[in-house]
Amino acid sequence: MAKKRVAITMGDPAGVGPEIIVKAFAQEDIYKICNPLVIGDRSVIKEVIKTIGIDFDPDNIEILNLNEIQNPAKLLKCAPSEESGRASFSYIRKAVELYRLGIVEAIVTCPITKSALRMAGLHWLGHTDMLAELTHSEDYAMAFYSESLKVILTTIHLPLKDVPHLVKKERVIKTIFFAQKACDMLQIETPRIAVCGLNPHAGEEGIMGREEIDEIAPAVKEAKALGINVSGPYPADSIFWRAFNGEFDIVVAMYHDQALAPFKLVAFDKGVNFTVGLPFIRTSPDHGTAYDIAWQGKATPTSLIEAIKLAARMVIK
Ligand SMILES: NC(=O)C1=CN([C@@H]2O[C@H](COP(=O)(O)OP(=O)(O)OC[C@H]3O[C@@H](n4cnc5c(N)ncnc54)[C@H](O)[C@@H]3O)[C@@H](O)[C@H]2O)C=CC1
Ligand SMILES: NCC(=O)COP(=O)(O)O
Repeated sequence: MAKKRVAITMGDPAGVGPEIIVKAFAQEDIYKICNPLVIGDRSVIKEVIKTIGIDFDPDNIEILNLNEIQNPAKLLKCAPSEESGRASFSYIRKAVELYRLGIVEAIVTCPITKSALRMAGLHWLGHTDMLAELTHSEDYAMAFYSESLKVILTTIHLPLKDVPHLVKKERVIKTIFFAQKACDMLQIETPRIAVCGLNPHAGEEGIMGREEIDEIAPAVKEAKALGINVSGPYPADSIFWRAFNGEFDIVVAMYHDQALAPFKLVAFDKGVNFTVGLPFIRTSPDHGTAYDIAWQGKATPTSLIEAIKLAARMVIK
C-alpha cells in the first residue's frame, strides 16, 4: 500500500515544535510510517539543530519553506510574539490548502499558543476551532488517544464558570456520537462509552447539582435508544480509573481538565490529541509549546511520534 502524504505543521517556532520535529526525524524512520512534509521555516529547523547541538542533516527532512521568521536566532527567547503567532497560523492554513488540493491526506500539528495567536490579531483558541472554521465544520469534538485511556470533551476551551450553561442534553448527545466516531477512527468495534457527570459524585441524586438528572442522564438514555452502547453518568472521580482498567473504551468528559488531568497523568509523554468532525485526519502531540524548556534540547518527541503514527494509521483505514 502506498504511504500516505502527511503534513506536519511546525507550530509556534518559539516553542518546542521545531525541536521535536528534528528529534522525531532523528529517532524514528518517519518515512517508514508515512510520506511526511513539514510545513514551516527551513531556517528555523537549521537554527534549532545548531542550538541544541544534534548531529542531524536538515536535508533529511522534506520542508515546505514558508519563510515566515526573519531572524530565527531571536526565537531563543522562547516567548510568544506577533511574528510567531502569524507564522503558526500560516503553516496551518497552508496545510489545509494542501489538503484541499489533494496533496496531503492528513495533518499533524505541532503546538501553538493562544497568546501568540492573539498578538497576531487572530481570534482562535487553538487548532480545533481554527481548523473547524477553515473547513466550515460546524460540529466537532476534541479527543485524546493513548493505549490505556481515550477521552473526548463535551466543552473545550472556556472559563469553568461557563461550563454548566453548555452541559445540555443536545450537546452531550452530539459528543456521545462523536465518541462513537472517534472509536470508529481508532478501529474499536462496538465501543463501550462511559459518560461523566459534571458535579461531585455525579450530583448524588441532585443533592450536589442537577445537570446529571436534567441533561446528562436524558442524553445517555436517548443515545442508548439510538443504538449506542453508552452508560452513565458516572462520578468523574472513579470513571477514568475504570476505563484505564479496561471496563470502557472511551470516556465522555464534561470539560477540559476533567478529562485531561487523568489523561496526562497516565499518558503525557505519548498521548495524542485528535479532532473528530473535520473532513481530514488531524492529530497532534498532547502537550503545549513548553516555552520553559524549548530550544534547550530537553523536549521529548515521543508524543509527536505517536501523533504521526496515529495519523498514518487512521488515514490508511
Ligand atoms: N496542541 C496545542 O497546540 C497545544 C497548545 N497548548 C498551549 O501551549 C502553551 C503552554 O501550555 P502549558 O499548559 O504550559 O503546557 P505544556 O504542555 O506546554 O507544558 C507543561 C509541562 O510539560 C513540559 N513539557 C511539555 N512538552 C514537553 C515535551 N515534549 N518534553 C518534555 N517536557 C514537556 C513542559 O516543560 C512543562 O513543564 C499554552 O499556550 C497552551 O495553550 C497546550 C496544549 C496543546
Ligand atoms: N488542551 C488541548 C489544547 O490546548 C490544544 O488545543 P488545539 O490546538 O488542539 O485546539
